[in-house]
Amino acid sequence: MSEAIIEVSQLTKQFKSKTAVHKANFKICRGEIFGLIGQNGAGKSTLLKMIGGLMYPTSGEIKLFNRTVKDSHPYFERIGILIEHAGLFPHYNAYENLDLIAISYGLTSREEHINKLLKLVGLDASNKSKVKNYSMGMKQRLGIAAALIGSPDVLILDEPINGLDPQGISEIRRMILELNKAGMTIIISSHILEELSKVATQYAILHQGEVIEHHSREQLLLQCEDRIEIEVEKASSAVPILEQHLNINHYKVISEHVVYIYDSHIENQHIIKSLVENGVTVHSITKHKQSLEQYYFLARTGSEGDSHD
Ligand SMILES: Nc1ncnc2c1ncn2[C@@H]1O[C@H](COP(=O)(O)OP(=O)(O)OP(=O)(O)O)[C@@H](O)[C@H]1O
Repeated sequence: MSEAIIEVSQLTKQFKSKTAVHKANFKICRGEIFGLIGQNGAGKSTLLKMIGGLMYPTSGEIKLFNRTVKDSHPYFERIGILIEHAGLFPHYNAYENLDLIAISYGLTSREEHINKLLKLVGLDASNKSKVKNYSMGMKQRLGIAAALIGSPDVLILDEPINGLDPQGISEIRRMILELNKAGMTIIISSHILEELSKVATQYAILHQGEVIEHHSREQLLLQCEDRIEIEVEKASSAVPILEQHLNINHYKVISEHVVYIYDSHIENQHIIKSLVENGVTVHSITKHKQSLEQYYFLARTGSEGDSHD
């Protein structure tokens, strides 16, 4: 298991009577792409700003690289952050924009570093057009290059695909995956779970300021995989019958009474017949098919929505 490099405990941000983030707890390990999913106003930006050192928490703790950090701690410098729209100078070109930021970082040999970053985000270093003429996607990519100027260990991207066209979205996605492959830990927020699922390896669902669920990619996809849910008198009696009589190996015992079966090609009637004939009382059997967005809706509302077959 890789090392946790960001740990937040009971992290809270209060704006007068509004609690934007309430007692958030989670860890982010080196090399992960951590997806923060939440609707508008859920508290994503506030949470990310606190992790990036741009906002003070009201209470709670942030540990970066195993050290508890306070305001203006040098560890915040190891985090590159792009919140909402990048603060770019519209009348300068891409190179000049990055050069200004590099100067503010006190970098001396800047040219090679800037050209490398421009290449990394797919912008042409020889393009002298002013940033005000850039497409939204190009501005966003330049914003990512700006966040990478200080060669951070962690990159925070707050809703980086907002307002982008499909091509812009796929370019950002490709870049995120490439950066991660090169070793960068990335935190990315979005209100579209489907989109995050194309890149993130870990997920936290933020709802009204609270982290209500936390999953690995495998756990999340498992939640949405087609399955048959059976409720029986005793799951431990049902399992040998599923395995030996029905040849079902892809299943999960959820509780004493509930088993999920992922070999969904098997007919419900066939499962019931086999269980009953072997003395297992079956209370219910249902087929489940759930998209990621349905799952996310369910997590937020706690209601079933229209997720059943
Ligand atoms: N500086 C502030 N002063 C007062 N309230 C704030 C401030 N910043 C954020 N809030 C409130 O805190 C809540 C969380 O806002 P935040 O911007 O973190 O949410 P978000 O999930 O990033 O949503 P969005 O995608 O719309 O930005 C919102 O209700 C917002 O109005």
